[in-house]
Amino acid sequence: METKKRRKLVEIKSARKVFMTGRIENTVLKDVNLTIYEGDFLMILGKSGSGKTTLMNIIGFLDRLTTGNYYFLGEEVADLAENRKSEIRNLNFGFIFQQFHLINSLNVHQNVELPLVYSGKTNKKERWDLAENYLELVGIPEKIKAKTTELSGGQQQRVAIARALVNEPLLIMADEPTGALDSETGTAIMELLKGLNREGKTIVMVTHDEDLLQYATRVIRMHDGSFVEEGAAG
Ligand SMILES: Nc1ncnc2c1ncn2[C@@H]1O[C@H](COP(=O)(O)OP(=O)(O)OP(=O)(O)O)[C@@H](O)[C@H]1O
Repeated sequence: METKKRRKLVEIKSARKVFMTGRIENTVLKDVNLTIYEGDFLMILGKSGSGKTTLMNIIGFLDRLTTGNYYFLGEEVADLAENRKSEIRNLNFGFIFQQFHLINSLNVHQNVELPLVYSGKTNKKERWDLAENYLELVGIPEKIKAKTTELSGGQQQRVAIARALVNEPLLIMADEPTGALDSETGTAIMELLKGLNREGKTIVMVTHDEDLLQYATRVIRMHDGSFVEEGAAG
């Protein structure tokens, strides 16, 4: 009930996504309806090939629907020009991946400040201070000048989370963020994400791991292009 008062960030209605392989149609999303509210920690579960990444890509403006509607903050995404879409994506989405996707030729600070460079923040000192703040938030301020290759997997994921947060996006999109980590490090990363969610960050996460459901406030289980929502502990 409480969710009704919160801002609707994402509203997807009667969505279908069809991939064509030669002449063969593969309907990956079938009549999907989904609303994401500010403050949700939404977990999307499903077997390999069930369409989780496709749904994440659509939510994050990296792919488009075949039919149906996607409204972001009430605006129909299909009506937006490509440069406006890139702008909205850069400002409103922070992405976290299983393999971290850090740029190894840049040091930790340079990786974290990258979204600020893209969004045109020209003041170097401001970028440094913001990167420092977010590295502190994720627990590794002392690594600010380190090379990414000198870090453990957990530390690299913390850098990636700082990078995802630095622009203060409305949504954090996490695709199997603990998939490449041992279970203890994975738990630390989940606790970090849960803490961010408690402070109000909206998180959408894809996982195979049933044990992670405890961190979610909403759970969606995908099966054969459709999904069911079930209650969550979080
Ligand atoms: N660009 C594409 N072109 C054609 N088919 C695609 C494309 N992307 C995904 N698919 C197909 O869509 C289906 C769903 O893929 P998707 O990657 O969304 O699944 P998933 O649930 O994320 O799987 P995994 O857990 O293995 O990452 C698969 O059958 C896949 O082959």
